[in-house]
Amino acid sequence: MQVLSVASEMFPFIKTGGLADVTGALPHALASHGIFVRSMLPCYPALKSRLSAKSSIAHRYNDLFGGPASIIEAQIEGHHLLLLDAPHLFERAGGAYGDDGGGDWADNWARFAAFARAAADVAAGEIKGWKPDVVHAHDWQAAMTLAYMRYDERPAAPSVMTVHNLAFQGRFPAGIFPQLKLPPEAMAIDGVEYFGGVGYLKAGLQAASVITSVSPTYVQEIRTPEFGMGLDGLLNGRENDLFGILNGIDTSDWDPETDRHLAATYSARTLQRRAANRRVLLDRFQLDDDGSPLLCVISRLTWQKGMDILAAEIARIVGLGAQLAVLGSGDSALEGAFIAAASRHHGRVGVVTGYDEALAHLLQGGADAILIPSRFEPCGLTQLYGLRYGCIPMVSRTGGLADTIIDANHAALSAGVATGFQFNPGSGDAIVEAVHRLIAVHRNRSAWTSLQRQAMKTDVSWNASASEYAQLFRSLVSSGE
Ligand SMILES: Nc1ncnc2c1ncn2[C@@H]1O[C@H](COP(=O)(O)OP(=O)(O)O[C@H]2O[C@H](CO)[C@@H](O)[C@H](O)[C@H]2O)[C@@H](O)[C@H]1O
Repeated sequence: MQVLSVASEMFPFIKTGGLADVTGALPHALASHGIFVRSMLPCYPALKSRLSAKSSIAHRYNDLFGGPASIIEAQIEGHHLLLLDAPHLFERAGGAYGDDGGGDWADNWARFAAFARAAADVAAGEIKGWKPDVVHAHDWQAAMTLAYMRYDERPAAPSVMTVHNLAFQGRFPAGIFPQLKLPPEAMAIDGVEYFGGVGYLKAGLQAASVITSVSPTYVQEIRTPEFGMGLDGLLNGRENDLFGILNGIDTSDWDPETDRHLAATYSARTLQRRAANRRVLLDRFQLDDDGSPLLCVISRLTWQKGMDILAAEIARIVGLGAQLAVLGSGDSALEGAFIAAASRHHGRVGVVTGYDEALAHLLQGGADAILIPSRFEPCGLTQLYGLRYGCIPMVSRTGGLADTIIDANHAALSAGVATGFQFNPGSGDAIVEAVHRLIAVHRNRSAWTSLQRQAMKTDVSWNASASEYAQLFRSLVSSGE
């Protein structure tokens, strides 16, 4: 079976968050289920510089949203890529979605409509010798692919719309509609219209054969007004087509036994070797070397991730005797709050702002625990990396965090099944209480080591979930959706 994956980011080529980890890992995981994936991405400068003589132009446009463009076929690092090369839209300095200052590009509506238009052309068979059986679109940046397919005269393949985060919806003013070159009837409540404007994710959710999101609990949550972000009505209307498939992780890239970013590799049997990684961290984050429990954060510093709640509790956490190492970037006010806390609590709190993949690995390999106090979390990947590295996840009980961590309450600890700590989302007191519980277990070396070993036993691979995607794809093809 042939699948076209459409997404705006993909590890190791371009990554701003968890979406890239998933789109980068899923193709290999699906290969063992007999599913061959081609991944369509915008040809950002980071990708263009990696094209070799072997890449070839598969399709050309004289004018795609204001300039010439082409679809390039390339194989890089074992991935089969289809790259939309549209220099007027994607060849610019800055990030995938905006300039270096963090502002979104004003023409994002055109960039991702063009990308979707081209993906829909691939879906319709415009590339010689290849036509997908299923189209798999990820998040709002790819969602319009399914709208273009829906309003196309050419027959459409069945499609899956995966929501990695319902908070990002791609909403634009109604004035862009004529430039999308969709038929007039598409500007309707069951089409692309959304609260008087155009909604890209909404359009994809409406057009998809089936909808998935990245954990069973989040799929239930987004059907409520509290988490549905205005789309709960639509999602409830499609309840029979809505599935929760938990994310896995790439267990070869994230493997404490072979990780090249670690000062010392280790396994569940050689946990004492983590001490070497911890020493590097203490040095890097300028923390005292006194054996205190070392908590880390690897996150976008945003409201979703509960970082404002955490920032307000730092004095109490430090007061309990823990240390905190924060790696993150995001809201400048939150960055400032963590930097200020580091200078107030010298030797107890350290902060590195920015994005650093290698340091993220080192934190998982050397810190005692990873703190994830999200207000909502579709799946979450850092707790899965934490499980694999024996870096105990401390998570709020929401979305995929609730689905993947077994709380170290008394019963779970004595039964030997606990893998982390859960607490109620949205509460500073709840975070502090969880740190308190963690410190009590951390003091008992054998209980702590058992907790780490149990965490490391959890199957966080893609095995089970890739099989669920494979079944879903096959069911769509066999039902002729
Ligand atoms: N400063 C930094 N330096 C280095 N690495 C950093 C970093 N900040 C974050 N990261 C990395 O970025 C990824 C973030 O993963 P999350 O699961 O938190 O995803 P995110 O919220 O971006 O995406 C959404 O999509 C994913 C995928 O479906 C869902 O798991 C999630 O719940 C949803 O919100 C991890 O690989 C993490 O290590």
